[in-house]
Amino acid sequence: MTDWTEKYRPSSLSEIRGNNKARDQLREWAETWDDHRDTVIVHGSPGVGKTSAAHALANDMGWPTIELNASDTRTADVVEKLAGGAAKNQALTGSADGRQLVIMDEADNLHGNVDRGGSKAITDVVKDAGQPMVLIANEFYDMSKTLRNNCETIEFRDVYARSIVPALRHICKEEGIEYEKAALRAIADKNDGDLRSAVNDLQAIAETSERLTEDDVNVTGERDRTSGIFEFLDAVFKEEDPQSALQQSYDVDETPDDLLNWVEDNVPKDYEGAELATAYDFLSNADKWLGRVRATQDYSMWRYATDNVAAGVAASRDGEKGGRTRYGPPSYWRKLGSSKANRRKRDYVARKIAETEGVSMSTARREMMPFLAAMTHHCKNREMTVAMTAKYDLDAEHVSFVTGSGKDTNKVQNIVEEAQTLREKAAVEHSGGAFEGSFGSQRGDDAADASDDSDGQAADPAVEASGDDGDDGQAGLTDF
Ligand SMILES: Nc1ncnc2c1ncn2[C@@H]1O[C@H](COP(=O)(O)OP(=O)(O)OP(=O)(O)O)[C@@H](O)[C@H]1O
Repeated sequence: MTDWTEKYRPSSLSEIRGNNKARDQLREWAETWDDHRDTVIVHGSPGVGKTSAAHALANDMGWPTIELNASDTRTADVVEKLAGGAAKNQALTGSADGRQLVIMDEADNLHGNVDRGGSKAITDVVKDAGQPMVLIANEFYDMSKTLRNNCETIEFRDVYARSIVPALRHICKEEGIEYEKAALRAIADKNDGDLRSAVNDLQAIAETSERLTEDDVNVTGERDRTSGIFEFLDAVFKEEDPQSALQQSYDVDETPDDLLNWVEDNVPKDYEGAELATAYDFLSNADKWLGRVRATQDYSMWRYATDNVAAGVAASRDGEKGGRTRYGPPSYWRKLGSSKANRRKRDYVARKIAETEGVSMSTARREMMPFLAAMTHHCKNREMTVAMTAKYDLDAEHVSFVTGSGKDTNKVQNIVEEAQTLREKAAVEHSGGAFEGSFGSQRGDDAADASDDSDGQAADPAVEASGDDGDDGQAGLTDF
């Protein structure tokens, strides 16, 4: 089935929703490129249309595009050849003005080693570009300062719900789907600025329902459960005095531990400097109270934790706060991305997945890794963990990173060894050929069903091999 985010990807800048200012800046940048020859950094949260805008722009300008995805090797040579001085007189572009648009995604993810000189090359190239180049990034400040200073910068902001609704309405019309207005509004609200995930939600719900109703939207419990939390965060960080913030905490259906995590993860988005330090003092107090509750099982002390989290953090606020902040759930995974070393590990795993699955690194990171982390948490599902390790050829350090287990534990070492054996076995059964990384099902008897999967993978010998042998109870690798 077609992915609606692809089917309805804007083909012209005029179809980009929200972000009018950014859109106009981008057009202006392109139209005047010959005069300034600047590279542009387009940055913003996931799913707000950065990549689509770059392609739509190229389309409007009649420029062919060259994409340098993170899963490609962005070596110095490649970058220089495509966008550097040497590309200046390239007559092969096929466009009327000899231009081609070089689009590099994950530009906040250029690591010296991995991109083999790519980072420095890009910085050199932007100073003397031969072709227009768009660098796409989620985290602007993860990019080197030199690079930032040498580029034009355009920020894509989160797409407001009021711009998401018409986009959803358009898709419903094209797909002949009936809907309640409130349903579209609910999808837009739930997705908090991310148009891509709103479209994904719409498609998922439309698959199960003839006519979209608000109730259909609200059946997905997980996000609803947290719906009150966003208002609570606004109340604490921006709107209410300590007493009212505390009052509002009683309406949120979260344990004090979870409340603490939400506040802890999101407070730096609104607070800074001394107020942030004070807020963290309160959070640290709250944590102590929660520790006491755990030790004594005396839940009457929960309220002291909540006092600190809600009233304390609200009291730390210094000055007026406004605007719209994109709060996110505190996740185990998010924490793993919190330090540089962890980000390196996260990106290493994302790259392995991207290479194996043929998806972009950002898809691997955002849409696959959280699930892998959840499924293999603490290696509890051993088979799954072995399968993942083998499939993406991970070493102990990265297995322990994904699963949140200690890396020197025997468990992780054994898993890595077992995965290695599976890889070797698959390579042999694959007539000594390269290990493809595409595996059969661990469903035992159901394994034969793999040949029915109409995803083009069925004919893979590795699938058949693992489905057929069923020898020693050792499951075939799992294709997830
Ligand atoms: N502003 C927008 N206007 C129209 N469609 C959009 C917009 N933002 C997102 N979409 C939809 O979401 C899909 C994904 O958008 P896109 O890949 O451009 O986002 P992105 O900002 O580049 O995200 P990422 O940083 O994750 O790559 C598009 O194919 C389109 O269907």
